[in-house]
Amino acid sequence: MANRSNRPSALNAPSAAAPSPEVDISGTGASSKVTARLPSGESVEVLLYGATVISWKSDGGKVENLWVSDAAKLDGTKAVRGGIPVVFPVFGPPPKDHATSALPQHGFARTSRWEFLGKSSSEDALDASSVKLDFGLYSSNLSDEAKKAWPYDFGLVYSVTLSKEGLQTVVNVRNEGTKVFEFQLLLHTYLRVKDISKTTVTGLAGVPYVDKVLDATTHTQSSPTLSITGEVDRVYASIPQDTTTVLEDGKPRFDVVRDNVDDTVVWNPWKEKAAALSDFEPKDGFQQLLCVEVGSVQGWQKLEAGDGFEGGQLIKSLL
Ligand SMILES: O=P(O)(O)OC[C@H]1O[C@H](O)[C@H](O)[C@@H](O)[C@@H]1O
Repeated sequence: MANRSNRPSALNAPSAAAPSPEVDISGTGASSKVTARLPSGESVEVLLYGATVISWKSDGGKVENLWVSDAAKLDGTKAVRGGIPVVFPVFGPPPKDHATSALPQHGFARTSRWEFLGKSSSEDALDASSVKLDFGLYSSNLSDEAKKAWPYDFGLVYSVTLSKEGLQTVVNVRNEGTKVFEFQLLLHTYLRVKDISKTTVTGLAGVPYVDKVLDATTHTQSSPTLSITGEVDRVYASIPQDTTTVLEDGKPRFDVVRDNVDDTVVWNPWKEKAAALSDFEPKDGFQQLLCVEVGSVQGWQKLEAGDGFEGGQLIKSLL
């Protein structure tokens, strides 16, 4: 006779479990990475070195949206050429006579090992469509060299949220010391495009920019559309509209939506610069990438002791 008491009652029976996002940690040392995958197939990979997003696949996992060089170092020996390196606390070569002046180009965040702080995703069926990964970098984790070059107590929490809608990457900066500090912040996103000659950018009309290729002075973009026909390295500042759109063949491909940061750099190294970068492969890879880098790089963000700042982006793949 069947023992009825061993049977799960209707009340305790597991309901058809909603599939939830999977999160794995793989690799060792500087090559450790965190991978998250939604039940619908979208995925993101984040290297702990630099908390660098090195892959973001949308559309059920079928479309890779980020460009990463075939020669990129993924072993912690050099900032990753591609993906989304985090630039902090200085953008570009540091100015002389500033607290960041002893730091390397783009600061130390992209070359430091971050901690994985964990994931949050609701087990709720309604929310199985997103997963948030948090990464931390604190002054106590820095190399002695970086600590000496920038002797402030800070905490960075970088949140990478993957959803069907897109990829959100937001940095929270806290001044955990007693001294005021100034910083710049930028998310150096290498977007993968099909063909740079058919790629255009909108959302920057009427915005002043520093043209680092031409003459390092300020110009204003008069045309509504920017076409990329050669090396481009422009720092657009104080952009009134939140969204910059990348189009392929005139059709929107990515929306890059700024969140509490006002500036955007548009960069493509083109043939000669790509040839000169040892970690840039294939050499004609510049035809498949466009960097659209949101941040706060015009002037400095100032943080009083105990204060915080948060800024970042949402990138939507529009295929
Ligand atoms: O070679 P990296 O240090 O990674 O910098 C790559 C590029 O970053 C930004 O886009 C700057 O505006 C460029 O001037 C610089 O060349």
